[in-house]
Amino acid sequence: MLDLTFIRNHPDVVKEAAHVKNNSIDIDALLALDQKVVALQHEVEEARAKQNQLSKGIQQAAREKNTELRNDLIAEGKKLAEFIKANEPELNQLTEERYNLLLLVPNIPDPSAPVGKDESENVPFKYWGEKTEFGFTALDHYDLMLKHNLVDIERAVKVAGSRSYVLRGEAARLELALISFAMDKMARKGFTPLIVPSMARDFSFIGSGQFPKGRDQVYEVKDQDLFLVGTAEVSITGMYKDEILKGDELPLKFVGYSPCYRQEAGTYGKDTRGVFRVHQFNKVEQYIICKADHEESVYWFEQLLQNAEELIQDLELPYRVINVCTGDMGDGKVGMYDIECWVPSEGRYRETHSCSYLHEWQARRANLRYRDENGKVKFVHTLNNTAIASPRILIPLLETHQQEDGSIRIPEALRPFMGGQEYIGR
Ligand SMILES: Nc1ncnc2c1ncn2[C@@H]1O[C@H](COS(=O)(=O)NC(=O)[C@@H](N)CO)[C@@H](O)[C@H]1O
Repeated sequence: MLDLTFIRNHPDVVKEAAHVKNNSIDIDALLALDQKVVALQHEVEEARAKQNQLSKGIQQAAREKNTELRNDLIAEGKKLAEFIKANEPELNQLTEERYNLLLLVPNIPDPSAPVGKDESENVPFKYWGEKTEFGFTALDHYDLMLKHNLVDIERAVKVAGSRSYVLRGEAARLELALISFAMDKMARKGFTPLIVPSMARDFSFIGSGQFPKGRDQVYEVKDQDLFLVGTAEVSITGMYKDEILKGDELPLKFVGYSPCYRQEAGTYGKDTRGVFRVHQFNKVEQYIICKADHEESVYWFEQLLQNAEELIQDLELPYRVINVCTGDMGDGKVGMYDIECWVPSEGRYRETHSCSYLHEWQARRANLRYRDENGKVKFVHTLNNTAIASPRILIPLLETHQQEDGSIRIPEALRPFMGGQEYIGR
């Protein structure tokens, strides 16, 4: 959410942001509604102020035994009370309407973000590692998993329906190893490990920006104010709601693990082979809460990216980093980098990480604040990036490290988390 004063003073900037983000919000309609709210609020507050003066006048008239004046003042007070009673419901309703429109206003993208309409206009700007060339016929991730009995999709579909899977044997151990490997590395970088709820109340989803627009992607717990999170980002965003952090406590650096649940609405028929796009997966999430300073946010934006790059380099996976364009980054982002790992069987890079900075857009929605060095209470800035998301990362991992004999080499960095095992299938 943006500051209403900013929208009032810079409507064209906000309209341009909405335009480049394919966001159809009508800023003129929002501002017209805002004017109605402000005017009505003023009238109701004026009436209230007059009521206070009147009650003093009534007491004064009573003390002076001036019955006529007292009765006139009481009559006037009654008229004011009727005015307030008649207008307060409308004021509340218009205020609610304005709030719901404010939730749809996008953040202002940084000038460094490419302007584009969709992912085809994202800009790759960094490549690492040689695209894997095999001197033999290589298998794709699903055939490799079947070969080594690492997955059971049929029985998972029996249990949970489409886009579900059972990880078996070393794949199950690999996923846990990847989670520990990521948590361990991030903890050593001073990020506080968290294992957070993967069910959260709706204010966390409003705070992160998942609601109202992305509600169709979220599973709901029947008859309770509880929803399954699609990322630990949602749970962490809600943790500090309504608190006022001390400036010297910032930045808060978290590495949060949670199961993630996504309806994947609208992706019917996309990525249906194997485990690329599933309804439930596990993710280790980097999350930063920092002071409201653009340079500070940009610093952490680069740091979160670098952390993820280090993890992928440790896994010895070729990848590229793309600067996500305005039309693909979504409402809340100021800037967004995706990391895409090379998938040999597809002969292309596929997204495995997504890194964003949002200034105070989430903080305003979730009411996350801090007291700065001058004692001024401000909204914080928030950022997030994937550390590891599995089983998707298993796809480049298994494919890239497959050997001619069909076995799969486990990267050095993972072996300590796999009991020292060096290969799968040897
Ligand atoms: N349906 C899915 N199935 C498997 N993996 C997924 C799915 N959706 C997302 N992921 C993984 O989770 C990563 C982060 O998801 S994201 O929506 O892009 N971004 C976030 O959730 C942010 N909180 C940063 O992690 C993706 O890059 C991908 O690796």
